[in-house]
Amino acid sequence: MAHHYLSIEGIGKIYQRDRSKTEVLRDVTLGVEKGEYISIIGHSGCGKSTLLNIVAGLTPSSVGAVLLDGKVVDDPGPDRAVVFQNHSLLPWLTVYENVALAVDKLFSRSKSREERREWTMRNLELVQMTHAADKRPGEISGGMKQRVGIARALAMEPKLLLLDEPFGALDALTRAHLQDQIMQIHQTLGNTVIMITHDVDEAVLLSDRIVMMTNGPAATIGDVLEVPLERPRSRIALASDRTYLKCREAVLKFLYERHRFVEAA
Ligand SMILES: Nc1ncnc2c1ncn2[C@@H]1O[C@H](COP(=O)(O)OP(=O)(O)OP(=O)(O)O)[C@@H](O)[C@H]1O
Repeated sequence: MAHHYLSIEGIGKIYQRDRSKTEVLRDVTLGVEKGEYISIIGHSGCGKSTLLNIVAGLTPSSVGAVLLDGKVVDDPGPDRAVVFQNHSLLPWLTVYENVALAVDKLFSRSKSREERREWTMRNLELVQMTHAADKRPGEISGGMKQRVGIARALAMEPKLLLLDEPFGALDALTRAHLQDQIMQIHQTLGNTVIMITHDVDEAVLLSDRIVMMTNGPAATIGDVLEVPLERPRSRIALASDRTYLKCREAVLKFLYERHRFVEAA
């Protein structure tokens, strides 16, 4: 078997309540290399979050295994940082303290107090949030909260960054700005990223590969599209790029022709 940085091997998930069973995922297999940016796209309810949560170790799979850097994933751990759509900052702490909390917890032995302070600020700088370090979540915008969530995840230096529709709740302009920032960060740090999105343009712009899920129940990977666009990428230049448009068309065809959404009766 080929070795990948992240191996998702034959994952299946059945949710069971009382006597009723729902098979959400069936035989999901994917290898991800270090530094790759992967998007997962598929219709609502097909099981994308379930898959991400299994990789995060937050939900157990029913069958199959996940291996990260040769180690079996069976519980949550700091090597996999998750950013959810609804920012999960602690409202009573400042922006700085929200990031510092994770940094102090993870690096209390390996970094001095001053190093931890610098590391916290460095990660806030990455998302351009140092100016609001002393503000509380209630005093900043949704996009800013999401940036702090991303800073907190990056500060953990995870092997894998898991993004569950991180820009889903934002307006189009804020969303574009954050996409550009995440591209820049990925370019600088070379993180391995798995991101769920509903946005075809976002998937093509950011990803090395796009994983397209079939409709549930028993959803699986229907196709994987390579995005052979050079980096750094510019959304303006790509708007008329033939390769970009071809990738976009391939994803749209998958979603709206081959796996059209069928509303459950
Ligand atoms: N804890 C649970 N118990 C039972 N069923 C669940 C549970 N969590 C999710 N499901 C079901 O599993 C299916 C997949 O849900 P999931 O949230 O993974 O899909 P999704 O593709 O991420 O959806 P969306 O794009 O709308 O966020 C849905 O039918 C959902 O109702």
